[in-house]
Amino acid sequence: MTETTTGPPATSTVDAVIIGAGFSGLYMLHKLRDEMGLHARVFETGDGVGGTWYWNRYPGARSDSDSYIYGFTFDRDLWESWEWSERYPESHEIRGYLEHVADRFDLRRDITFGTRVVSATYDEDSHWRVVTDQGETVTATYVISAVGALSASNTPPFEGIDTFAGPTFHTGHWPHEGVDFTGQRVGMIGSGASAVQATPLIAAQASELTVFQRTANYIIPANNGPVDPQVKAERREDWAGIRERIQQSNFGFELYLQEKGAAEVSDDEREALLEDFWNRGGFHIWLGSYADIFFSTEANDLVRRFLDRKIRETVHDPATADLLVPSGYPFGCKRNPLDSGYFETFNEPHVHLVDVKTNPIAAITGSGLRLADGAEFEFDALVLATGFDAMTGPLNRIDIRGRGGQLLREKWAEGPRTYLGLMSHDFPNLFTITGPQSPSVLSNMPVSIEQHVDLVGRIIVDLRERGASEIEPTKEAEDAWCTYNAEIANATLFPTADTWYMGANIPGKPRQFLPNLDFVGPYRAKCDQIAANGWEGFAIDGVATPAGDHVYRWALAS
Ligand SMILES: Cc1cc2nc3c(=O)[nH]c(=O)nc-3n(C[C@H](O)[C@H](O)[C@H](O)COP(=O)(O)OP(=O)(O)OC[C@H]3O[C@@H](n4cnc5c(N)ncnc54)[C@H](O)[C@@H]3O)c2cc1C
Repeated sequence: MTETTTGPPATSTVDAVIIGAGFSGLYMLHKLRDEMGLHARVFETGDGVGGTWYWNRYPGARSDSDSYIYGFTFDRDLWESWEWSERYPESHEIRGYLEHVADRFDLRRDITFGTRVVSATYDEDSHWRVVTDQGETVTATYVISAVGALSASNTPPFEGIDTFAGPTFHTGHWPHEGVDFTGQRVGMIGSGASAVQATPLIAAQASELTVFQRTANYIIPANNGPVDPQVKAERREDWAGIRERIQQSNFGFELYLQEKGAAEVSDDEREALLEDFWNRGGFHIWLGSYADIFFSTEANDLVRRFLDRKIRETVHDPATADLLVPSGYPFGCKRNPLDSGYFETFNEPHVHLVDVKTNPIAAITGSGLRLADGAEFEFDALVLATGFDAMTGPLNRIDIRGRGGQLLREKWAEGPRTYLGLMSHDFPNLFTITGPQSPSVLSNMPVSIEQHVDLVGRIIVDLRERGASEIEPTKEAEDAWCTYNAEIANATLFPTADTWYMGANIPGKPRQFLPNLDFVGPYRAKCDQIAANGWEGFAIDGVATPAGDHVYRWALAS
């Protein structure tokens, strides 16, 4: 659907510019405009609302978060006004939900679609100058990045990438009219969460599907389907309880790690729990089983063995199963895809798996691709399921200049530097919703988004009540937050895996664990205390409040 926009003036002044119209941008606009009475404008590259769900329309694209918690909880009437059709909503249904949100709060009138923000420059008079690719300049007191953590799609720099004669589709930029692969030979590069969702459906149409896999994944059944009407009704009633529980939880789900570790229970007990969780589907094994899998290789191996066995029980060809069984990294330290028949698809005679870790892709050719050993593959269509330049990518693609003309991406050349993942020193009044070094992608994201939007709202209310012009983190607080984030990540197994959490999927990207590991509930409590103590770690109009030790204390360690 193409949204209509009214023609904007070439230059204007507003209180706030918001970049992006997904979950984050929509709620931020509602908060600033409808709850706080500010003049805010949103710029969005796409032609409609939805963010992730505007762009990701590949076959099988859906949330891996359960539908009842994959939405806003800030408004009970909104909660009750929407009914999801399945356990996990498909992309078009989430897009429909966000269109419903935009309609309900009349948000579109302040969103300019089809417009990319190309630069945001801080002028020393406490204002930002925001320039779009349509030639418009807007001056704003606050700039709020709602650009998403997974919105900068990654196309690896394969030699010959532009030479393929057939159509090439990136899962993150799927054509709105859909693609019919009937009777076609399809090559798909990548085997992460998007590929896992798309493979069974593309295989159902294609005459041949060849998946080129660099890294095998631990994949757990989604167990999708309709939700019992009784359960739905109970959830509808339990708005306050669910909201409270997911806000206080570790990951924004109603999932809770077991009291005992995998290595502390008997084999029978562990086997029974894992089998139960496997059958329930979803993130139970990842985010609701044993905490020690994130710290101990021995404990992790106990769960890995269970998952390895499941793959071998499902995949008939032992050589293919060997390739599909992950090795070399711990379970849980890479985004856990959920599947609906992914492994089973490789039992079909027209579906092939090719390992490109040991024999990498040398070049894309006019008719397909060539591997390092010279093997050639021919296709009619090529699918790039090659993921995203996560977390820092969307911000680094904008020329964001803070004090003294400093470019944010230059400041972040060795990795992001933030305080709370929300602000960066020398970039006053610039807020990054679900930014790097916040829990963000390690959570059910609408919960983290609501928390950040509410926090930004509180900060701005407070600034205005004080008659203050600007806020930024102190350098000391930022340095300490960066050190703290690295330390807690290094206490876990996460850094041992080559993942997009570590920036490892992008050549040249600094290797640094990008999200924060405080987890949703403790991070929220920390932010609340920082606010209650007069914005510890921030300077307001140059007056700093030092951050107490509690800011750098890890709840998980206690
Ligand atoms: C395939 C996929 C599956 C996912 N599944 C889950 C899941 O199961 N659970 C979960 O919690 N999360 C999931 N996510 C993460 C998902 O991104 C978030 O849940 C949520 O949609 C993020 O909302 P957002 O508004 O912060 O960002 P986005 O939805 O990414 O929206 C950002 C918007 O900003 C726009 N933008 C970026 N840069 C600019 C610019 N310079 N100028 C103008 N506009 C710009 C983009 O066009 C985009 O529309 C998934 C992500 C993907 C890609």
